[in-house]
Amino acid sequence: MFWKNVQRKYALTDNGIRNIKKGTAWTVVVNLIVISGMSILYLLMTGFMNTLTKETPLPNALLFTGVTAVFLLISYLAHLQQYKATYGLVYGEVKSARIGLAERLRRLPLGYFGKRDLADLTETLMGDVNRLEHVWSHCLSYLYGSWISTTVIAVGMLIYNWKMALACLWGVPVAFLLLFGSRKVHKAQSANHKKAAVQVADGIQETLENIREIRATNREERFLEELNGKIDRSEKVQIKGELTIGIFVNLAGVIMRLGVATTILTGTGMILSGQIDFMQLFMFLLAITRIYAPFDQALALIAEMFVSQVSANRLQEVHDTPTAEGTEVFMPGGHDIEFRNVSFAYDNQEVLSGVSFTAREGEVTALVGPSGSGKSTCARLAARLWDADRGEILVGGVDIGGIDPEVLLSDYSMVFQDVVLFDDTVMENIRLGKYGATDEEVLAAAKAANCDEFVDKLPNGYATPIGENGAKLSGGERQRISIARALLKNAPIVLLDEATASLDVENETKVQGALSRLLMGKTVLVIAHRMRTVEAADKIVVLSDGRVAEEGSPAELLKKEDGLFRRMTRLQTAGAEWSI
Ligand SMILES: Nc1ncnc2c1ncn2[C@@H]1O[C@H](COP(=O)(O)OP(=O)(O)OP(=O)(O)O)[C@@H](O)[C@H]1O
Repeated sequence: MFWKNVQRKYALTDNGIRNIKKGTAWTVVVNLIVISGMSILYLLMTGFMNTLTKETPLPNALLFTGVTAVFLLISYLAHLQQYKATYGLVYGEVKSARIGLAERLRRLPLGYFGKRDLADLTETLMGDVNRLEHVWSHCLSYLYGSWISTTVIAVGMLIYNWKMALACLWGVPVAFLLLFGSRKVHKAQSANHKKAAVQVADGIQETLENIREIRATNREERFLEELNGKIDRSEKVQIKGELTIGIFVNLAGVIMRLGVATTILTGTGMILSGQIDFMQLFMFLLAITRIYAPFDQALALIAEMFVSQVSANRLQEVHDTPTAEGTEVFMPGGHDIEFRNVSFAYDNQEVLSGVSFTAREGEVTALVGPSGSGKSTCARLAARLWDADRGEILVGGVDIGGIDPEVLLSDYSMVFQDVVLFDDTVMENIRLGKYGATDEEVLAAAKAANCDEFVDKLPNGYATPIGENGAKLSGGERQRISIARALLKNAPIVLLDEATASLDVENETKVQGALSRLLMGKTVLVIAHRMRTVEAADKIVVLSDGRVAEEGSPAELLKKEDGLFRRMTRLQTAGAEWSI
């Protein structure tokens, strides 16, 4: 139960908590060995005292040297085991924590990422895990081990001489109580600091991402001022937090050390009243130096544990968020996509209400409607990137809400407006469409998507790296890579969100040719803003304010006198004439 709590509280893996237990056991062994070493010193001192006072022979030098050598060897071996069980194993734990987090993030529904921004998540993966690394390696085993060994030693001392034991040890619980009492202050300050640090990271990321817009609108100075303000605030909060911790840790250290004074006072009184002799006082003084040593360090560690609690909670929050689960068996009867009375809200704001329509296999179904009417949301729900709040979405008669997202997505090709590219070569970016595709397959898909035209001009052709998120490519070039990926994947369901919007007319015509080959016989859901794109669709679903307003073939909808589709087509045609 105790260890289960520790595991949860400090976001440890099963392996991690096993290592903490091992580290604790070795810390107990090390502390007991070190304190037993004091008895060698005590016996040596007693020998010398006897020589001085009772004229007995000097202690046997060879014997003491031998015993000391054996003690040092045992002590070295125990320290080595302790090191391995704490510092040595923690790197594996850090690796597992990061991989576990990344794996968890991969399986979380997209809605989660809308609530936590990228800088915040990066801080959890890097900063929070780093902070916990120190707690996992330096604090937990060390602290628990020291508590156990001190309890054992304290019991021995109490049995031996309870008055002297109390005089030695009273400071330890008082110092820890003081620190535990101040726990809330440290946690609150740590939470403030985390918030300020995330704001700084956010500010830097926003400035870098929007550098073009910032320059274009002459707002560089204002952005830098805001960023400086955030950095100053973060610094102030950090200094305040460290100062408070410093005050409490030092105060606790001073209280603990008052035990030396009370030991000397009580011991002197007891020597004078004949209850103990000088050597017994000497032994207690030796013992407290060894008892205080691990706790000196532990006081600083315990403060760090309180502060790290904020990081642990942030990690645990990611692990506690439910992932999009489902069965890995997906055997649909065809690939019709059917929306049945689907409703969906972002943060309690309903954007789809009772949407029902069917996109048939072998047909192109176009979703049209004013901006914000819910077209992209429908496409996301159709691929289970988000889960519907009410209603059902079926593919070939199977409710996709019960299918593992990864299995489901293997049946989808998607070309969205915001193309995601990786800092790799053109070749590898296209190969992402189909795991293990040969170079020939990749090149054929690239050619069909009209990539040759711009790739030929790159210094190393398809082997040219394209920079972070394809920074070295134009919007149209990025979109052609995305289309090539979809061609390569050749999945039975194709989702297109204005797939050719960034292409010029010449390229659009060429890519449309490739797209029509890709779309042949598939279930195609197209989101279109330009009516020209949907002229050739088999079916059009018109969305308005998150509801289906009209449905039918383009010809049918154009005939509707006061229909929304007819009005939108007219407006766009008029707009096109004006712009010419
Ligand atoms: N991640 C999100 N979080 C919160 N609200 C969102 C999110 N994405 C979209 N919305 C809101 O949901 C509504 C529907 O958005 P959606 O992108 O589906 O519309 P759309 O018809 O595709 O718009 P457009 O034609 O402008 O691309 C809009 O009001 C939008 O502001």
